[in-house]
Amino acid sequence: MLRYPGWLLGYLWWLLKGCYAVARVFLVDARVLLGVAVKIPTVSFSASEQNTTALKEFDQLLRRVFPKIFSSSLVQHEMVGNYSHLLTVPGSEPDLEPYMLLAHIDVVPADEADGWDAPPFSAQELNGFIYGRGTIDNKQSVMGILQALEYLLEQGYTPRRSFYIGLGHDEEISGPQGAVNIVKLLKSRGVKLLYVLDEGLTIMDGVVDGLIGPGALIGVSEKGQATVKLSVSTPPGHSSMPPRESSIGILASAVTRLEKNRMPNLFGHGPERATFEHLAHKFGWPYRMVMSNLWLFSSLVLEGQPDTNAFVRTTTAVTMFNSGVKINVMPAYAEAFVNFRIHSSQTLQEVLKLIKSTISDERVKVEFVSGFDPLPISSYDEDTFGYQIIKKTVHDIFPEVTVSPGICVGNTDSRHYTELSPDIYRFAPSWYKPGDSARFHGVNERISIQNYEEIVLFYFQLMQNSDIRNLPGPRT
Ligand SMILES: CCCCCCCC/C=C\CCCCCCCC(=O)N[C@@H](Cc1ccccc1)C(=O)O
Ligand SMILES: [Zn+2]
Ligand SMILES: [Zn+2]
Repeated sequence: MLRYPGWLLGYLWWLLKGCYAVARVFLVDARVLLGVAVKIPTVSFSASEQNTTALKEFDQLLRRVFPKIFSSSLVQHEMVGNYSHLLTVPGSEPDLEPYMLLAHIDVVPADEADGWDAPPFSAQELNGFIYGRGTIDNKQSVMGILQALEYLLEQGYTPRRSFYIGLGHDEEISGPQGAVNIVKLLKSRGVKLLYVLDEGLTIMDGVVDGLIGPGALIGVSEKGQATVKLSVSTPPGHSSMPPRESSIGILASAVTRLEKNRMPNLFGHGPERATFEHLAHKFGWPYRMVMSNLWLFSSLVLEGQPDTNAFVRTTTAVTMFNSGVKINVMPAYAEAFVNFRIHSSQTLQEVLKLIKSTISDERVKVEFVSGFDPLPISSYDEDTFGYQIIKKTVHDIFPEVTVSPGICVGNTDSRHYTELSPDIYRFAPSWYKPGDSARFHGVNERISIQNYEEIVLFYFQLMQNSDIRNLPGPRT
């Protein structure tokens, strides 16, 4: 029998393990990783109802598929608020101000019966797309960021600039345990961040009439919110002798007034003006003429579609309506909840005042439920490190894309980070094409396999691009 010296066997074993690790990271199909993440139903139903079993399973998954990250002596890993993750990657040049990448693990509920082409937690592949809840909101970023870091660690990379990765577990219920506690922890350590990048806007392709070619919108702010409860109380009674107006009818008229009298079109008063100034040269005739007079034509071009309309005004969404107990009993009580997303140029107080004056019916009780002002506008000029590095990275990976600032129409965990950094951006390089607006929190949420690979590359490049000390100076 052949006998090999122990050291040779040891060496061969070490080599085999090394090759396996490299192959596992570099050759493993990126889509498999996203797929396994999507299959875990990390659903946030409400503040009191989260799928904690799935959140624990997700934690185990991350440790299993990213062994370099979780075994590295460089990377510090902490669980925050039980299920959120904070990773600290110290740079070799501690005088460089750190940056932070954010994403979230939780997803909104999904029901196959609503009309999905594939079960929402199956990660089934159809025509080059992975279908499933979380594929664009926001497991593509969770897995993309970690896969990029795993690649870099595999290559023996040590960043020059320190960075943090925050993965929230309750963003879909506004981040009370995850983002809020990560921020508290970082504040207690005296951390200040050069920039923060979270989910948000995307690469728009074909969604704005007349815009030639794709445009990456980097969210430099996000809208505020106001949720109000409207209620009407009337005496109950027999439905055979009804009063002229029921509580339901009075309430229905009030919500109809809110829907019919939309909040004003404020195009030009917020950062959406800069969006179109940056994109103006990409509009073809006759839109170019329209673009140069956008203040006049914004209603024509932008108000027609729900996604572009959300850019120009405070939006009004009646989201809940409850009343009635029996078909022959006049309802004593009716209530509705209305959710407003506040345009950058308005305040919460102004919107609350407008709501009351629009309803203008003393029988309708208007109660403030929750809300906050629009977020501050982060800088997007030539000297702003974060914005310019994100922009450069978009160009590195997507050379054909025009980059412009935008307003994020939804809210993100990053809104809790304002005390840590003035420069907060909301962007993930997912492609957003006609029809895709209905996939966010809707049916048939999906991502193309190619896009997921682009996302991994984007974060891989961003981590390296962020390592420069200063932006290159102006050309002379
Ligand atoms: C040229 C104009 C084009 C405009 C296009 C607009 C395109 C929109 C593209 C992407 C959609 C953005 C989604 C942003 C992420 C939103 C994440 C989210 O859903 N957050 C929740 C958070 C929340 C807040 C408060 C209570 C509960 C949850 C949300 O906003 O509802
Ligand atoms: Zn999200
Ligand atoms: Zn969401």
